[in-house]
Amino acid sequence: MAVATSHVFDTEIPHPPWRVPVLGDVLGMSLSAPVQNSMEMHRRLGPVFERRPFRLRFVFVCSGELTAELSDDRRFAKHLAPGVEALRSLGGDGLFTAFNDEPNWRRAHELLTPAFAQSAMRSYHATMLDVTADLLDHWDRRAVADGRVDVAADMTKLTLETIGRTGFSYSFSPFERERPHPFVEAMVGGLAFSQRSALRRLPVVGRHLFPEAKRQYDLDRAYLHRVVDEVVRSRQAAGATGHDDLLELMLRAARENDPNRIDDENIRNQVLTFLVAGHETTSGALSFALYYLMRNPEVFARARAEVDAVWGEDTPAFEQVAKLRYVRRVLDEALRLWPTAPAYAREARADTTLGGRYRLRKGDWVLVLLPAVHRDPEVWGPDAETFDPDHFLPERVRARPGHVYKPFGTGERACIGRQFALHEATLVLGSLLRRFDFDLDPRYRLRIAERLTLMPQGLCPTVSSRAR
Ligand code: HEM
Repeated sequence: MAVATSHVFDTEIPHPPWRVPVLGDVLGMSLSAPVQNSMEMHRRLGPVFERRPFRLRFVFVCSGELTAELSDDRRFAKHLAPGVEALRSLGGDGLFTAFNDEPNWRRAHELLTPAFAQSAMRSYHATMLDVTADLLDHWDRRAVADGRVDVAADMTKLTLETIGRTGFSYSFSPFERERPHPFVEAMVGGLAFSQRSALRRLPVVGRHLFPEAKRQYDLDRAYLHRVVDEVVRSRQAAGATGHDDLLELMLRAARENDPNRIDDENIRNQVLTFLVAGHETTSGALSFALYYLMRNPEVFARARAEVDAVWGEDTPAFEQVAKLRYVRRVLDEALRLWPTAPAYAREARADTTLGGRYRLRKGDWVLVLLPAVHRDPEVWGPDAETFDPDHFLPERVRARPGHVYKPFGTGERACIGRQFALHEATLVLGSLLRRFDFDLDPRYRLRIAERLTLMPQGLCPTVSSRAR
């Protein structure tokens, strides 16, 4: 069983003190906040530690130095951690959940990479502007009502709509709804269930755990597949449509017998993958960035001054987005403290020793716990826990060792949507800074919801039109 196999290491690794027979380290584990709970464990146990719920075994790596070593693609490769592997029942051999040796990964990677190159972002810019305008209109309306906005919910609406429209020319009409689109609810349910489902892989008892949640998950999954199949079918029926989106790229490759063409089932897997991978993480990044902007008035003022200087009153052109260097540093810093895809797994390609100390056999794997790695004082210094966009000043970036900042993963299997996310998020942050003043209750304390991704919870400031 892949989960438990990590016999990892002959070396003794620290583990929580309350290990008991059968249950292992279950006591003290959190199902609802495993990342924050593991960060707490890291503070007690150090840069490498293990947790063994029942017979499963997770080894966590929390240091910059070991993360850099794990980034060597000649020695290590992506491993599908249990929570990600569970997502295969949604995304199958789509890019995110494909095993390294599945042929469809290489084909889809070759086919889709050009659509995510920096140059391709130009073709998405107009749609991103349109969706951002929808958000601004929505917040304008909120501002003249009671002003209260739910940041995470609205950022999620925005990012899902952006990937829906740029990827598949499909609109969820998010800002016209009171409740989330059923597609969103099904997706969120699926993600939350996957996070728990590592435990369902336990021998004998596993598949009997969470029966209600499993039933709901099966319903959600069937619904998600139905919606995607409908989108694809209606496009196929229309033939060559002149659409210039990811779906068209995949369908055209099939029509034209491209060597990297992918079949209908894989197209469905990719569509679902992009809808899921392409929105939660960006939405979280935007939400954390807004939280830190609201909490740091000087940073806010500096970011806003940059937007005014670079954009003025105009609709930003494509090239003007990347010119918001300080806003980008705000995002980089938010993703440092709270990387919204908070962990990824690496497996040894052959027997090897990590950090000159931990012996791994071929196939053994470890989890890189990013919020801990990104706060390693050896790398970030004594103010590692402090939000400061100047951590990303070019000279400070140059002075740091490579491969210690990994919010988008690493190597061949790193995030294909990185440029997409950064262009979108910078554009949206710039637009919000220019248009609104924010008032966040000083009593608000950052709380973080976990469902494979991280998201601020209950972040509901009041927005008003910017005072001039
Ligand atoms: C701030 C936003 C984002 C963050 C933090 C993020 C993070 C990540 C990370 C850490 C991985 C590697 C996971 C692993 O090694 O297991 C990944 C992979 C991936 N991401 Fe993102 N992502 C973001 C936005 C996006 C967007 C906007 C898209 C699509 C439009 C996207 C699509 C993907 C895909 C398809 C993969 C799998 C790539 C492969 O294995 O070939 N992501 N992402």
